Amino acid sequence: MEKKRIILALGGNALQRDTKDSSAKSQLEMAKLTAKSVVDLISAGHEIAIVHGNGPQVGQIVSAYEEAKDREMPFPECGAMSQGYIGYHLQQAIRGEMRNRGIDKGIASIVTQVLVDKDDPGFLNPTKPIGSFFTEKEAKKLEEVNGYTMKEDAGRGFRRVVPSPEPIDIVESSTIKSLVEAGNIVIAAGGGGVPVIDKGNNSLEGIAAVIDKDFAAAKLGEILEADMLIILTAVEKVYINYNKPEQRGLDNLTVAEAEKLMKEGHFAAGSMLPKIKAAIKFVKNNPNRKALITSLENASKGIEGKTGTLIINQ
Ligand SMILES: Nc1ncnc2c1ncn2[C@@H]1O[C@H](COP(=O)(O)OP(=O)(O)O)[C@@H](O)[C@H]1O
Ligand SMILES: NC(=O)OP(=O)(O)O
Repeated sequence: MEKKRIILALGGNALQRDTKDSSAKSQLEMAKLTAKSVVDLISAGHEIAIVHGNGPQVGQIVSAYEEAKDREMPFPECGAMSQGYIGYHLQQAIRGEMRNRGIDKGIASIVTQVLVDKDDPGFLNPTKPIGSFFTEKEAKKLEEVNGYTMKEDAGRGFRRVVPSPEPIDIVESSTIKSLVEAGNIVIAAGGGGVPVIDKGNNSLEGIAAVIDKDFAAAKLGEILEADMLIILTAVEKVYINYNKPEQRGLDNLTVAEAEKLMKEGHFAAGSMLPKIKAAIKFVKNNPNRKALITSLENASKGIEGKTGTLIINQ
C-alpha cells in the first residue's frame, strides 16, 4: 500500500473507558489499547502525527486547582498540563507497542501553542464541554456558586462549557514538521493546542478557552501537507438519521454532499458536526487529500477502504 502522511485525531474514547472513570490508571490502560491501532498504521509504513482531545482532563486539572483554593492556576497553564499528562501516557504506550513489534522509531509530544483571534465569536458563546458530568440540580448550583456556564452534553448529563475559538496557526509547526519528516511519531496540538493570542512585539499570551481538536488536526494536516486526516471516534461510520430506525451508514461523501447533509441537520452539534466541518476544511479545494471518520479499532481497515466514512473533495 502507498505510504501516507497521516494526521490522527484521537477522540475521547481513545483515552477514557467511561465518563465516570477519569483516573490516570484507567487512562494509561486506554492509551495502551489505543497504541495497538496507532502502531498498526506505523507498521504499515505511514508517517503519523497525533492530535488528541483533552476535555475531561483539562476540566479535571482546572477543578483540582479551584478546590485547592490556596493556589491559583490560569486556564491556559492547565491546558498545557493536560498536553503533558496525556502525551506522557501516549508516548509510553506507543513506544512500548512499537518496541514489542520491533519498531525502533522516536516518539515525542510537543507542547503546542495555537494562535487564535481575540475577537473570535467563540469567545461570546461557550460551547466546549470540559470535565465531569453533573445532574441538572448540581449544574445549577455550579452556575450560581462558581459562575460556570453549564450545558447538557449529548444526553449524558450537564458539563461546564468554555469558549472554543478556531485555530488560525500552529506556533510550533516548523519544529513539528521537521520531527515528522525525520521519521518520528509526533504528538502535537494536544487538546487542540494551548490557545494564544498575538500581542505584537513577538509576544504571545495564553487565553482561557479550549480549541476543538478536530479543527486543530485539520489545521496541522494543512500545514504538514498531510495526505490524510483520520478522525477516530466511537462510531464505525458517519450516519444519516443517526439513532433513528432509518439510520444508514455513509461510505463516501464529497464535500458538496457533506455540506448538504450538514444543512439538513444530520450531524449533531458538539459531536459529529465539528468532525464533518474539520474533514471538509481539510479536503476542500484539494483533490489529493482524503479525510476518514471511523472508530479506533477500524483505523487500519478504514485506510484500506474497507470501512469508515471517506470524505473527498469531489
Ligand atoms: N450523524 C452521526 N453519525 C455518527 N455519529 C454521530 C452522528 N451525530 C452524532 N453522532 C455522535 O457523535 C459521536 C462522536 O462525537 P464525540 O463523542 O464528540 O467524539 P470524540 O469524543 O470521539 O471526539 C458519536 O459517538 C455519536 O454518538
Ligand atoms: N480539545 C478537544 O477537542 O477535546 P475533546 O475531544 O475531549 O472534546
